[in-house]
Amino acid sequence: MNESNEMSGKAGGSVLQEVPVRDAIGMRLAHDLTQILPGKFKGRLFKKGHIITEADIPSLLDIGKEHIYILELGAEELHEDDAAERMAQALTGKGITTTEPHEGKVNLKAAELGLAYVDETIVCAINSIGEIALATVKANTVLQAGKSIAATRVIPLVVDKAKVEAVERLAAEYRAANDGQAPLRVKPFRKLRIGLLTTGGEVFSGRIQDKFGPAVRAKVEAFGSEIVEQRFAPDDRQIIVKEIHYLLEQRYDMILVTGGMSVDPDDRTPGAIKASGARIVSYGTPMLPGSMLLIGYIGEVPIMGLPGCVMHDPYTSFDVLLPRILAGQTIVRDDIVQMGYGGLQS
Ligand SMILES: Nc1nc2c(c(=O)[nH]1)N[C@H]1C(S)=C(S)[C@@H](COP(=O)(O)OP(=O)(O)OC[C@H]3O[C@@H](n4cnc5c(N)ncnc54)[C@H](O)[C@@H]3O)O[C@H]1N2
Ligand code: MOO
Repeated sequence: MNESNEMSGKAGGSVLQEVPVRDAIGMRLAHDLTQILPGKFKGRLFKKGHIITEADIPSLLDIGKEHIYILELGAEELHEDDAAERMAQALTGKGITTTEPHEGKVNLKAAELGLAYVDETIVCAINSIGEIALATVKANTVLQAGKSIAATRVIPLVVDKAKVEAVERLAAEYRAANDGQAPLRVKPFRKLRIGLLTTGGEVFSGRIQDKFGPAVRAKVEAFGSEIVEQRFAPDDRQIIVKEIHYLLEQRYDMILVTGGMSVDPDDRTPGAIKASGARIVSYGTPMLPGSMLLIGYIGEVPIMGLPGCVMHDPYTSFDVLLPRILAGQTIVRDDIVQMGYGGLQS
């Protein structure tokens, strides 16, 4: 197929000439060239703008390039690298660093550990434009520093400027409607001081060793927060209520209660949390593991009842809700309802 003929007739006016590699010495590459050696290397072999020398010819032939493109852009067009860069700049917000364009792609990365804010509607609107791609993580994903929240890419080598301008317009509209906030952001976690109450007669009496404390502590500390105090209570509703009130009086930012969350008659935790004055957002969460989790608020203080699985499963409903609370979100009933779709982990 002679792509040069096809491309040079494009309405945008770019001229894309196909030149046999052996005749291309001294000419400038129109785009990054990628080498893939399965299992060993995938990356840029030559950079856009590189001037081809005689010594390059064997390498070019090795990656299957018998022809290269010489490009003159039309006035209404953008090179893939410039388009990817402009889209990234339009979308990026707080907590994100952007990479240099590379093989027509720009990566948007978390500057530090935080929660991904991604507007699904704008992602779909942008990807419906065609010939451009915006790939993101899902909203509320936890990102370690340096992990990507999104990448922008242009599919052809040259794209109509109007498509990138449409992205810029969508991003500007989003900012106007959202107090100037960008459609993509990474929010760092607040460092909360947390009070933990572990219920269960078998733990309280010393029959078995507490396994909840270390597990919850590790999960909380991974986000930079702290379990300041852990208390223990038997399966007695009044004592559990009293201990919750004690933790409230210490003015902890969040209260976590473990054990006694299911259906046995001596499972007292949900009733005790309610009796302590909590406004229950949900008892029961449509996610497995973690279905018996309870979340509510006493005044502004979030309180959660954590079921047994939090002790041993690495990813439960607690691991979904904890980072959202640490990022400053107030959890409402609809957040819980939406966890069921995709919520089956085991
Ligand atoms: N018939 C039903 N059975 C269960 C249901 C249900 O809906 N119907 N739900 C299941 C789910 S889901 C969970 S999770 C578990 C347990 O939930 P609980 O929060 O009530 O856990 P406990 O009954 O208090 O304890 C279960 C198990 O874990 C041990 N445990 C508790 N606390 C500690 C601790 N701090 N350190 C070490 N070990 C602890 C406890 O001794 C029990 O062996 O219920 C399912 N069953
Ligand atoms: O609340 Mo259960 O923990 O779904 O395993």
